[in-house]
Amino acid sequence: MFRCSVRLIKGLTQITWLREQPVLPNLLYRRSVPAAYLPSRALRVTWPCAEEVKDFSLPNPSWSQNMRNLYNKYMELSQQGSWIRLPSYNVTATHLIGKAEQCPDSAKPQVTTRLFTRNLDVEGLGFEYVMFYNQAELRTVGIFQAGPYLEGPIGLTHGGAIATIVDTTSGACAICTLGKVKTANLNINYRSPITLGSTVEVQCRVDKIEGRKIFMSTEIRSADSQVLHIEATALFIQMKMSE
Ligand SMILES: CCCCCCCC/C=C\CCCCCCCC(=O)SCCNC(=O)CCNC(=O)[C@H](O)C(C)(C)COP(=O)(O)OP(=O)(O)OC[C@H]1O[C@@H](n2cnc3c(N)ncnc32)[C@H](O)[C@@H]1OP(=O)(O)O
Repeated sequence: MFRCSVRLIKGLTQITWLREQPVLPNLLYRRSVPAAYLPSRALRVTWPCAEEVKDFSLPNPSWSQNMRNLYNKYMELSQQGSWIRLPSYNVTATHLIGKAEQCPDSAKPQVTTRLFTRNLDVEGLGFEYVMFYNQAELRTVGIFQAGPYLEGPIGLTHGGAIATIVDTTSGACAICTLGKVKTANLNINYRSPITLGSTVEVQCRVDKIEGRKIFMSTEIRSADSQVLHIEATALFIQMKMSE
């Protein structure tokens, strides 16, 4: 139990400093976002309610060297303060608590639901990814390794799996910028296929914010940046106060 707790604490050191900020919403929302658009409830980063909560965005043995290299690059940038690694759990409610100050029973992971991208128990078969957020630039980077269970055409990644990663990475950027959102629109141009097993870099940025609407654009490139795989845009709508 002690070792488990140590691991969790280490995994969450990236976000611990969030707790130390005087006003969390000010940290999470860029100054240019008008206050009227911000939810009254603070978006909270959760730390373990249950000791066995696992952070899926930490390296595991299935990660390729390319995946590790990109991870190390953004971890170094995180240490300089420009990026923050986003923890990743297999239940949505574990990421966000909107209603209570303390970790209530209702926010504890429910065994009956699983986050779609984290629904396999064996490492490396499905979505392997880690995301980083840059608050100053309103950008996220996702490092994504497509596992063999994401097959579409023979040997290539399914377009729906790619759409999921675009939705997830740009959605995370929208959430970190504006609070809880839903996807209203997703447009994807598939420029070149992503080979199963390969590692790609997903670059998302906020284009503009209009009221509750946040417009995002995304590019996916090969790990060496030489090949353009995907260009996409997305519209997310900030959830209403009552939701
Ligand atoms: C440090 C912090 C750490 C945080 C850690 C974060 C870690 C992140 C963790 C994990 C990341 C996971 C990320 C996942 C992301 C995935 C998200 C999903 O998959 S969501 C499921 C799929 N989407 C749906 O099911 C929506 C279904 N549709 C609806 O519910 C509604 O239609 C909705 C919400 C989209 C809009 O409904 P309304 O009633 O709230 O709002 P109305 O008034 O209709 O629209 C508001 C404005 O938006 C425009 N609008 C709405 N839909 C539009 C559309 N499709 N195209 C263009 N404009 C649209 C409207 O014209 C209106 O614009 P005008 O204000 O008048 O200018």
